[in-house]
Amino acid sequence: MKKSEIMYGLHAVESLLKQSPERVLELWLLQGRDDDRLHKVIKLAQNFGITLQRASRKVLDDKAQSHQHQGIVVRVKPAKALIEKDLDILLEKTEQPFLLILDGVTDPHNLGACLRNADAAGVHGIIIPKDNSVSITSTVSKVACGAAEVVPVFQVTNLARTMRHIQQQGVWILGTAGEADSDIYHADMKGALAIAMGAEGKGLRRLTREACDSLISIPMAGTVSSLNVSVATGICLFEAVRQRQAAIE
Ligand SMILES: C[S@@+](CC[C@H](N)C(=O)[O-])C[C@H]1O[C@@H](n2cnc3c(N)ncnc32)[C@H](O)[C@@H]1O
Repeated sequence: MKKSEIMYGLHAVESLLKQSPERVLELWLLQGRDDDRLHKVIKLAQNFGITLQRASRKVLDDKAQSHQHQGIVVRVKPAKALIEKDLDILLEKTEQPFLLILDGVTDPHNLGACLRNADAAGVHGIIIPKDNSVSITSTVSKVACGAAEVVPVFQVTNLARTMRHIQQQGVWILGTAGEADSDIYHADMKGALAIAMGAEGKGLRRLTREACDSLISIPMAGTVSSLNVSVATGICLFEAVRQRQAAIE
């Protein structure tokens, strides 16, 4: 495990400072940048006694390995990785778990966008395979706009086995695939639920697909055969939110 990693971007750093300020080792701000959005973050950092260092754009670009840092870069202790036993704890304490399974998403922008959607939809946790998947990199955190610091991401060794395990705990798993006969508007998404999304190129792997209780599709009216995985995730999650809210009203 790395001793430290880099994160950047206003939302991501603000969320980090709110959730886990103890992880911050160093914080650099762009020389000359001084506005309200940055002030909020500066105040938070100062409240936790974090020393602020000013640096040139070139230094920040180099540290972030990106131009997308919005004038703020931090070096942090890596977050504790969440694994199968942490998922068990979540299931024990959550009455109607609402989970997202991402079967091997490899593009950090897609994972970041899925995290952002998951946070907005009130998902309790995301399950990803340890291998064949991008992990929470600085790009993922930046794109997730703060969601990577709040939505628990469980990295599991054997995804199909974990799916069977959560099914035994009463979680119904809906896999998503464009060719499924049933569509999201006719699926029951209330109760303990996990929605499984496939990877960018190949979709759900065979074993993941077989481990699902049922497969559902998003109806496609046009000529393209599939949606981007993060867009499809947002659509499925918010249909579930709609049904779950209707059930309690
Ligand atoms: C880019 S698609 C993968 C396309 C892949 N060629 C396939 O055949 O599944 C990535 C993921 O987004 C979701 N997705 C995209 N379009 C969908 C649709 N129309 N219905 C259901 N899920 C969809 C699925 O989870 C899919 O595995």
